[in-house]
Amino acid sequence: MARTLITSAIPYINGIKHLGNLVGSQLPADLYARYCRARGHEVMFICATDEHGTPAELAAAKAGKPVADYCAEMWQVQRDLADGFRLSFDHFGRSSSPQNHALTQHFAGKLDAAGLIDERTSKQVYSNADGRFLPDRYIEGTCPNCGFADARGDQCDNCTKQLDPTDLIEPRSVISGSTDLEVRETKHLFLRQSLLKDRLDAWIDSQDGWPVLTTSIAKKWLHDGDGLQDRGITRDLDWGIPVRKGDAPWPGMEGKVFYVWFDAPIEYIAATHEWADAQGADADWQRWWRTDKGAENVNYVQFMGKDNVPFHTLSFPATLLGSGEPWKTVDYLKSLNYLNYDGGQFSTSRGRGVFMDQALSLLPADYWRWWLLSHAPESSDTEFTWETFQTDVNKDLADVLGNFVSRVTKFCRSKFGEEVPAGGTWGASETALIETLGTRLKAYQGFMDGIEIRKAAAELRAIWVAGNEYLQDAAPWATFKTDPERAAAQIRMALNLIRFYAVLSRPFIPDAATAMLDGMQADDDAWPDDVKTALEALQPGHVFTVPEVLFAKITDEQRLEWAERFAGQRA
Ligand SMILES: Nc1ncnc2c1ncn2[C@@H]1O[C@H](COP(=O)(O)OP(=O)(O)OP(=O)(O)O)[C@@H](O)[C@H]1O
Ligand SMILES: [Zn+2]
Repeated sequence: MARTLITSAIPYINGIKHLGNLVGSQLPADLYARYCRARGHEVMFICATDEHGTPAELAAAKAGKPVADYCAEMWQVQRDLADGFRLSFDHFGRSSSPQNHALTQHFAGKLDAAGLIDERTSKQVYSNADGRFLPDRYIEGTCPNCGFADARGDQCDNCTKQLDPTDLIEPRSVISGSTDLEVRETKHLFLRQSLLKDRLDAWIDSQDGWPVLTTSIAKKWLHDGDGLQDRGITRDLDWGIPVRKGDAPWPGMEGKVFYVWFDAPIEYIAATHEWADAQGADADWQRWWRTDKGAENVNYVQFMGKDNVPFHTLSFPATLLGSGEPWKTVDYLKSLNYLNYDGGQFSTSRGRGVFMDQALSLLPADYWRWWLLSHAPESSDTEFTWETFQTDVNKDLADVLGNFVSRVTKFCRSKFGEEVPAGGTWGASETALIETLGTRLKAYQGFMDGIEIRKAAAELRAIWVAGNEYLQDAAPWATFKTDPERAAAQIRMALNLIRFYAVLSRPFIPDAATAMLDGMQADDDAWPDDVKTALEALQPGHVFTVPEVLFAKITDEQRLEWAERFAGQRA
């Protein structure tokens, strides 16, 4: 059996994610996971929250909560929203888990033993009042460039100039407001990525058919300017994974934690470990991750937005390869461009766009899933507008798919009752339909196998349309008047198409697919090998019920109201 490991970029903990985040990582990963399961693969689908670092500390402080409590609460919020969108993770972990602590410390120890870690001294701002070093974002002051009073230590939000904390006029601590700051020396660990440059370059060259977006970003970081740079992997923070060498202390690094970028991707592995621990004794996480323990035949696919590509093509592989241990590395890295919102960017910090909780309060998950996936920003950035959302959802889901299901089941109920009618035989038009669907099914599978999401959605839509056209030509409501047997054969085909559509559409619109299968009372939801056989699954006499309306149309009033409501910032 094929074994597929799928990871989605792990969402940062400091707030509810927007539709851009969703379509940039978790949603396409879920589509692929559902498809692979439907094709009979053994799947491990992993996601988690990314919990460490300064922004989490700041968000917790703003919420007036201890950071550990804040993260636990936000994990639950994100978990519930993931359920709401039907994201079918096998495990949704937390980067703050004990498993990730242990693994991150383990990797640091191995990298150190391999000579890939350097200790370097640098200067950083220390706050006497707070008794701690302050990361750049914890320092504010007046911008030397434009005079803006609340410029941050890393950048002025007013004139966008990149700054160093020492550039600020009258710098103060964000925590206490204290101006009693001084520059002190501090020691940090660096991962010597530059030593791994050629190995990483060769590793990337050995990959087959990766998206151009993925390889071009990786190559740029490898070769532009002075080439791949070493990277700091530790911070002077309280919240994070304490710096240790495996399970031994790291002399001189007391009180420091690993930098969030270092421990976040390791959480993919740790989350699988969390999964195994939650399953009980028989579950084995190593057969997914260690090529000496069963992972050599695993196909590992990652999903992420473009800004995460450098970490996943360079830094995380540097950790895995540099450890000298046989860890599984990614086989296919699916990167996505950005989804923009109505003429600008989605932004968590500015509350711009539609967020996951808000979306679900407007419409069920399938509407969003279909629109987002069928417009996935694959070859370029794309834009969400309420007009296209309304038009496409109404056309594809309500007019084509929903209408088909409703017409066929209601017509059958009124003329033949709620069972698949007997009588009549299929003729030339059915043969032609089966042939068309056979060709389209192959294309659909090809695009899904290749994770070409928009093309797969277009093919699925074409499969729905083919059924509609068949029904339109067959016109059983007219045939019935002169040749009821022929109409019975046509309706038998159409009812079987509903089951067939449900199976094929499930990765995109799982709730509607379940409603269709339930309506058809179909036990057989196996992926079709052969179209003709699949369209004979529901035999004469098989009982069904007419499903509720699958998709209501979005009205102009709704569209206008929503566009207006989401025009500003989130309160
Ligand atoms: N507008 C967008 N369109 C598509 N993907 C996005 C977009 N913004 C972020 N992503 C992706 O979403 C995933 C989760 O991102 P994360 O939680 O780290 O938020 P982020 O990148 O800080 O986004 P933001 O700055 O909007 O909060 C990442 O893979 C990231 O690349
Ligand atoms: Zn400025």
